[in-house]
Amino acid sequence: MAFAPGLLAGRRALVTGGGTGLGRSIGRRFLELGASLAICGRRGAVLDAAVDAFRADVPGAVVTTHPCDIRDAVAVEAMLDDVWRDGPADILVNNAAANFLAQTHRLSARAVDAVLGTTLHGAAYCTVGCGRRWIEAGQPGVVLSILTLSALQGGAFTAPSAMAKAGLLAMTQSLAVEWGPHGIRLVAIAPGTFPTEAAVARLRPGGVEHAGVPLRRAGKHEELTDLAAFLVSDHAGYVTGECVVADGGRRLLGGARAGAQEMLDWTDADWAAQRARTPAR
Ligand SMILES: CCCCCCCCCCC/C=C/C(=O)SCCNC(=O)CCNC(=O)[C@H](O)C(C)(C)COP(=O)(O)OP(=O)(O)OC[C@H]1O[C@@H](n2cnc3c(N)ncnc32)[C@H](O)[C@@H]1OP(=O)(O)O
Ligand SMILES: NC(=O)C1=CN([C@@H]2O[C@H](COP(=O)(O)OP(=O)(O)OC[C@H]3O[C@@H](n4cnc5c(N)ncnc54)[C@H](OP(=O)(O)O)[C@@H]3O)[C@@H](O)[C@H]2O)C=CC1
Repeated sequence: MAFAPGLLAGRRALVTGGGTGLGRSIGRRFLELGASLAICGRRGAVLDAAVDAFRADVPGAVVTTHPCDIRDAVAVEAMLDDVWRDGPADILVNNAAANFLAQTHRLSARAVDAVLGTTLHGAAYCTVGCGRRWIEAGQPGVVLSILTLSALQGGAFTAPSAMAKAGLLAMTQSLAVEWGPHGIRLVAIAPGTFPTEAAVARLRPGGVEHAGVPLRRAGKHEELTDLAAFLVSDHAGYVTGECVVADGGRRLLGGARAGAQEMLDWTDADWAAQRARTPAR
């Protein structure tokens, strides 16, 4: 059944990493459903291009852009002040993340920090900053964090990402309790395979296969964005502290990192080739 067109009318959402991939799809869906939008990411030009596309797809779309590296706590506070200048956001989507395939014992400290700093610390800064503003203003809010299956069952060769996403799950469960009396909900989605440029290049160098997916296909972006819209909407008003898995049944069939088995046998040359394939930002 289609959502009512005004499902999110009067709501304002901040989507981190909203200029590309799933964040961009979530932002577009929220706009279609009547929300206004703020998007952040490190690259201003990418955010601007997303806004042009949003306005072409959704006439009258109200979108603001906020270039920001969420690894920097001071920059996040400045970004949130900037967002709030146009009126408070009442939905935060923790979508921005960093990830790449690598043998964990070879990671440098900076490599570990690059992933944890974005995926865990950055999302924590955004969540605490929004929560503080909501509590001080006595207004409700919703935080939706985009996790991965590896938050639930580990992720070989993407260990820092799995650690960070597991931390976000703990944040979701902890703050659902702590902030519940303030009318603030925290929810999460653990997506399986939803093709995006970044995910394919970084995590599925051999191409996307669906042998490990009972539904035998990748997820469609609209299947994720509709779930996101439902979870942040008032229809899910009694749901908090929960993580919904959207993976075509993959988690129940095998490990969180289908493909890891093959990587156990990769040579140093295979790993060097994978490193070279990872696109620079
Ligand atoms: C349909 C297909 C897909 C299915 C997927 C299946 C599901 C699997 C689970 C999915 C879970 C999560 C998915 C995602 O998160 S996808 C989103 C990925 N998007 C991004 O990662 C975008 C942001 N990433 C980046 O900006 C960069 O990759 C980076 C994280 C590295 C940060 O860039 P920055 O410019 O800040 O950092 P540097 O380039 O200076 O690097 C910092 C240190 O990290 C080391 N490094 C970088 N790349 C690698 C690598 N590939 N392997 C090992 N080490 C790496 C780099 O050398 C620096 O360390 P040193 O200074 O010590 O050298
Ligand atoms: N696609 C998939 O199959 C799956 C995706 N996911 C999750 O979905 C989310 C989106 O992934 P996807 O769309 O595939 O990947 P993308 O790489 O397209 O999205 C990541 C976004 O985060 C932004 N970002 C990265 N680092 C920072 C930073 N330090 N500060 C601010 N913004 C940053 C990037 O913009 P910029 O580089 O300009 O900063 C980019 O827009 C992630 O949380 C990912 O873990 C989970 C499971 C599967």
